[in-house]
Amino acid sequence: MSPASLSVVSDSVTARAPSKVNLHLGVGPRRPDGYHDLVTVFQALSLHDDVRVSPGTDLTVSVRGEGASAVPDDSSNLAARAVQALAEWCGRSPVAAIDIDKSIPVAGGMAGGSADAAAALVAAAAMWKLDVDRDDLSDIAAGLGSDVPFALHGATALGTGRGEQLISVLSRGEFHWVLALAREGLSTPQVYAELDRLRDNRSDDAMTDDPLRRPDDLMQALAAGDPRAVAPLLHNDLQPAALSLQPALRRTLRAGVDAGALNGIVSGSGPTCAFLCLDEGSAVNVAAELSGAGVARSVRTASGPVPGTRVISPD
Ligand SMILES: C[C@@](CO)(OP(=O)(O)O)[C@H](O)COP(=O)(O)OP(=O)(O)OC[C@H]1O[C@@H](n2ccc(N)nc2=O)[C@H](O)[C@@H]1O
Ligand SMILES: Nc1ncnc2c1ncn2[C@@H]1O[C@H](COP(=O)(O)OP(=O)(O)O)[C@@H](O)[C@H]1O
Repeated sequence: MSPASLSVVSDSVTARAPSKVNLHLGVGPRRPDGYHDLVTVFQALSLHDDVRVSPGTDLTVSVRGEGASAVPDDSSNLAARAVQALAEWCGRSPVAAIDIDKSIPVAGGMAGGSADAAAALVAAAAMWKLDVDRDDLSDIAAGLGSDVPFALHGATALGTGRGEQLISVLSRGEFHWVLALAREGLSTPQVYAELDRLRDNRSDDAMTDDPLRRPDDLMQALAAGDPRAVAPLLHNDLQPAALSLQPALRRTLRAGVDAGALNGIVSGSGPTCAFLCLDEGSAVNVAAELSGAGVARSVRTASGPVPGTRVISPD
């Protein structure tokens, strides 16, 4: 954390964290610890959650906004776990009031819980005036979930290991997306387990030659800032597993491309479908057509890359 952001502390601090889409998600075999090694390219998107942390006498959580009723409001909430982990790191008592304002779909493959954890870490660190740098925060984040370090980092990054080891990726310009939110969520562990099952059954579309190959062609297209070059290179090894669990997503993916998107992909473990569009105007048109097609609970536009988690109030 920069000294500048440490000086802007007050009673309550609000931090904003981005959602993500995996532009490339290569998944290795299941490891003995139950996780899978990944090679993934994350892009942070302009669909955000805001988390306010205030002084309290207990650890409390309130949640409002998109999908709030499906999010736990007790100590199992990832934002509460983040505050507990940070309190343990600095040896203070984990008391704070956490208010989460969600826009990121719950269990949607866009890392909403991870975003809330990252925002709670940044907000609590600022409220407590902690001298904690980004590397320490990132280590605490990795203990909370594989996607939490990227929610802190934002922008565009190559993720390896469980997805928690990050290297920044050069990306030029702005990419425009349409997001089709599904009626039902998907559980991340179940989607990974379904991929293992498909691979055990040697289903052809569940296998890739070398899942942990670095996607250099995609990274070149990102550096060139060319959505037409990026679109055909979007790839997600978890997509066959998500489609196996929610076959209706095939229709959603087709509908987005029929509506004029350059390409569509399941975001992470799904079920949100993300459509890359040529420009902002095209995204607005695709969103309108997709809304009318009745293949999604709700449709949003978003752009990326955007910065990682940051304090927005007081600023
Ligand atoms: C699939 C991805 C792609 O970015 O995101 P989502 O689609 O969930 O947002 C991530 O790998 C999700 O990361 P995250 O949601 O933080 O997962 P974690 O809490 O660390 O792990 C939840 C469970 O997912 C499985 N898991 C997760 C990460 C990984 N590299 N291998 C795994 O097998 C394990 O079963 C693990 O117990
Ligand atoms: N703050 C939070 N926001 C969203 N989900 C949370 C949160 N804390 C815990 N969860 C749980 O984590 C699960 C995964 O949610 P989420 O992170 O939104 O999805 P995904 O892993 O698909 O990106 C949800 O089913 C929810 O019960």
